[in-house]
Amino acid sequence: MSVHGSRWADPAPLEISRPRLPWWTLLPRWVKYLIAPFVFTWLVCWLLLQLGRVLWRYPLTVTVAVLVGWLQATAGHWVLAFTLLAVVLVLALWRWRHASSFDRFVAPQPRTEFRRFSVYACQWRTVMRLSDLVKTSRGKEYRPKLGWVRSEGWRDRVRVRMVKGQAPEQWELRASGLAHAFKAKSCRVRVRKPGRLELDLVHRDPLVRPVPVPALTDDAASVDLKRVTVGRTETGKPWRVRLLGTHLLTVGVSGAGKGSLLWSIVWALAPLIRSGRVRLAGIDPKGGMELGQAPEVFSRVVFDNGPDAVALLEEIAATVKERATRYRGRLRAWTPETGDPFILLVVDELADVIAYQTDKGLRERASRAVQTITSQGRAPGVCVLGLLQDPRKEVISFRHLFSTRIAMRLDEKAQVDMVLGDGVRERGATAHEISEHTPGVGWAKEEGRREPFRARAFHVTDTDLDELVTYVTGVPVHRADVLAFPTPQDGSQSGGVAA
Ligand SMILES: Nc1ncnc2c1ncn2[C@@H]1O[C@H](COP(=O)(O)OP(=O)(O)OP(=O)(O)O)[C@@H](O)[C@H]1O
Repeated sequence: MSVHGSRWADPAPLEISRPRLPWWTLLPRWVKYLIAPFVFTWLVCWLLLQLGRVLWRYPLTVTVAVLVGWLQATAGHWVLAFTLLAVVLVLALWRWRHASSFDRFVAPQPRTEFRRFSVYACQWRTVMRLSDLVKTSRGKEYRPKLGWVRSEGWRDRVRVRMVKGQAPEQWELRASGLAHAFKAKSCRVRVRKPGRLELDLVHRDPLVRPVPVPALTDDAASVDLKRVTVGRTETGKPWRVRLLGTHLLTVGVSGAGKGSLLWSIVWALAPLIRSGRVRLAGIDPKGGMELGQAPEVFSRVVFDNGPDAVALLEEIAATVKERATRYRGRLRAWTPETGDPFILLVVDELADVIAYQTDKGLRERASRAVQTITSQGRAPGVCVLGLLQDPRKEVISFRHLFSTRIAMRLDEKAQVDMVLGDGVRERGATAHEISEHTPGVGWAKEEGRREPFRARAFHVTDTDLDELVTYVTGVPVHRADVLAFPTPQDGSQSGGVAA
């Protein structure tokens, strides 16, 4: 268009976008009337579902809120105040008089509901976005769903439904960030079923206190070689290891508490050792520093890594072969009914026998014998318990022959993978982070079980070992008393004279 011959230009073009109305407002009125009942029903169902979800997730909060409202409405605020005071007093008394049952029956539910709301529900969206665990497609955000939560005091178990297309490994990579975001010490990722995970957000270590050994039992029938109790897991359950049909490798730095696992096993087997149904053989290249504490419970024990140790290994390897020949066609595996004792071979500092031995001939013979026993000994009733400090391949190339592996405190991350297998550290088995103040704590990985677990072996003291020897041999043990160094009578500072 032109005004007085010139072209007209709009001085201020409208730059706002047209308001977008929801599509249903454009429907004809009669269609709206037609679909209104369906929309209303859907809305009611949705509201009921939301209400159900709140009830399901916060049953205690909802119940208390309803009761408080009802009391207030029917009996007035004085009755309400007195009732609340009475409930608080009863609970406080319960907590004071019987903390363990209070912690078991009362505390978990309110704690769970409080933490679910204040820690997880409130921050879930933000944490998921900042941790890169949401996905966006065609402008729509797909977020992992927060499911069931259970707060157990020392850890929170949080179930998660992953976004489609996500893998547990993505969560494992972000575990440390999630732990920090939710103010936990560590976060472990477990796969529950396809698409579903469970996060363990750990706040404190339930294994800080040593676990005392249980009383020795006279009932040999109660000892099951498939479930020998050697300590407690972090969930408070007994730590049971399988000896029949498996071999155990325990790796840890010096002072990690490997000895406590060894003695916990011997302690649990004591009734069978006494009755002769289990026979212990031991090799301790440290000159008896470990097995020399109770040599009486072993039927054969060698305190070096020389020819005697190799001869013992070869003898047991020959027994394995002989039993296998004898059982062939008759039995698939050892049972007590065979009349043969179950043999537990304990090798402390396994590396000294199969790797650090300077005599090449002895080293190779020892290594061959141990490999024979570990590869063929399961069925004929022979189990090897190997204790080791260095898990490198150059030291032990046949780690895979030990189907139960326990990583106690280790120096390096890489060693965790060497002991427990690839990927187990990412699932939370951080053996390199075990505190030096908790000897006896370790991560165990059993064959056929995807998830590792953390546990602490019993603390077997010198007095317990004396009791063990007395129990097995029937002869009371008297350790030499350690006398205090005599103090000078005249109060002089000069050194004493050796007696
Ligand atoms: N389960 C346990 N609970 C409490 N204390 C423990 C436990 N196990 C071991 N300890 C303590 O830790 C210290 C080291 O334990 P231990 O000698 O068994 O370690 P280790 O791994 O066998 O070391 P090394 O390889 O040098 O023999 C000991 O003083 C012991 O009393």
